[in-house]
Amino acid sequence: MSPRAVVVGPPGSGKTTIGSLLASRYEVEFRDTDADIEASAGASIADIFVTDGEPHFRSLERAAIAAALSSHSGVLSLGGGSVLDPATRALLAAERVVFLEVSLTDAAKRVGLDNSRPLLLGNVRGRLKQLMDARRPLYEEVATVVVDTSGRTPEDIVDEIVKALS
Ligand SMILES: Nc1ncnc2c1ncn2[C@@H]1O[C@H](COP(=O)(O)OP(=O)(O)O)[C@@H](O)[C@H]1O
Ligand SMILES: O=C(O)C1=C[C@@H](OP(=O)(O)O)[C@@H](O)[C@H](O)C1
Ligand SMILES: [Mg+2]
Repeated sequence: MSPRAVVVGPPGSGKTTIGSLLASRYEVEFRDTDADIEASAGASIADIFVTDGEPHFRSLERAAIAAALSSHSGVLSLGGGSVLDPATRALLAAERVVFLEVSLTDAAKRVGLDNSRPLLLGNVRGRLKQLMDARRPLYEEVATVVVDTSGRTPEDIVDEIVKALS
């Protein structure tokens, strides 16, 4: 079993929001691996980072993605750092992957003062730029379609994804 679509991109690109709307449009179930990780760990992502550190989070993330790819047939949104793992990128090579692009300005506005993303704490714009620059080639490597979300409404973005995947 494979998801109908897998959504990747940097924090603030709208993976969780757009993935959920896309699932409603297709009338399929939505899953987000960050929510899966929080449910099975019984702790928030922020707490997992503080208590166990990023390497532990990444290993939970790798396992959550592998499990979801083999069991979920709806739309699946991943966390922004999921593409850092080579084994995950290898699994994604067989999937329909939507890369949501976003400008630094829009991403920074969208994540705002939300402190649930531990990697962005302290200097949101600077950390986002660093992550986006380093990960861009990895998102591009796994993408089947690339959709720019900057300055666009979620509905408009979902329309483009549906067209691109049809
Ligand atoms: N196209 C968009 N335009 C404006 N705001 C958006 C858009 N997509 C998402 N958002 C908002 O940006 C914030 C982050 O979105 P989210 O879906 O959590 O991103 P991600 O999962 O990629 O980090 C949320 O508050 C969401 O409502
Ligand atoms: O970019 C990252 O490394 C992360 C992004 C987050 O997900 P979103 O991209 O949905 O915010 C979450 O998985 C965790 O805080 C780490
Ligand atoms: Mg998300």
